[in-house]
Amino acid sequence: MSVQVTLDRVDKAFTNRRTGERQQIFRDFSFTLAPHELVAVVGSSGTGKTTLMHLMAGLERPDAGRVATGGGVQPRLGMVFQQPRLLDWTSVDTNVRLAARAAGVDPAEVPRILAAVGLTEYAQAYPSVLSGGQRQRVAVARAFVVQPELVLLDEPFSALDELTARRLRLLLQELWLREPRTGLLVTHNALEAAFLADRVLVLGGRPAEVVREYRIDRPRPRTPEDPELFDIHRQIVAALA
Ligand SMILES: Nc1ncnc2c1ncn2[C@@H]1O[C@H](COP(=O)(O)OP(=O)(O)OP(=O)(O)O)[C@@H](O)[C@H]1O
Repeated sequence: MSVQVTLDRVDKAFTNRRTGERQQIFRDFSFTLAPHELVAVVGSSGTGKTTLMHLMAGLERPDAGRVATGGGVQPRLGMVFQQPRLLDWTSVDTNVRLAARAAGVDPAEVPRILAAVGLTEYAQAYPSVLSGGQRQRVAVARAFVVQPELVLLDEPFSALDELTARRLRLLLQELWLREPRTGLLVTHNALEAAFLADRVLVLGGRPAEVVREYRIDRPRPRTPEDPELFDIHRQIVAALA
């Protein structure tokens, strides 16, 4: 249950709302996300990382070229954003249950995923009583309960303190080890990229191109203290500079 996503010679431009100028974000851009591969995309602000994610999700259409998913049908998506975007008027359980229902997933999956993210005892709690890290765990549960074929993570831990972010990275690794999926992670954190991904792309320039690419062959489970990962992270930071 995983999918391949290919961007084939994609062009994408936006009109700058303030200046009216046309900004060519991608020109003739090709990239393949292989089944079960987790690719992290880093790069300076405004390069086009989120646009790349939106193209993959089908939320933006290319001006030219093609975005193809294996099988030709829209894959089942799980998305996690910087902010958890929960429904504050209802419980953790219902937040996750509604996502499951919308995707036609058996509600019996809900307790299972809440256990996997460590929130069983908070199932009946409302988001307002949860910590930032717990709220983001709900967001992760909501994304994974649908059994996503494609997981899109847009700076998922960047609003959290470092210790909480670290715990959530370990949780994400656990979920991936249980069931590897195809995923794209947009992040500004080079160590997070090296720790979680199979491949890290450094995106730069306008139109954007892949200025460096790192294949991360470290076996899983990984630890953030792994000196080799730290070394790769330093190389990524240098490529970003
Ligand atoms: N819907 C849109 N309409 C107009 N311009 C847009 C739109 N979406 C993105 N842009 C512009 O395209 C460029 C790339 O945006 P994008 O959000 O993909 O960059 P990013 O690399 O994710 O940046 P950041 O790291 O700051 O989130 C930016 O200049 C942005 O203002």
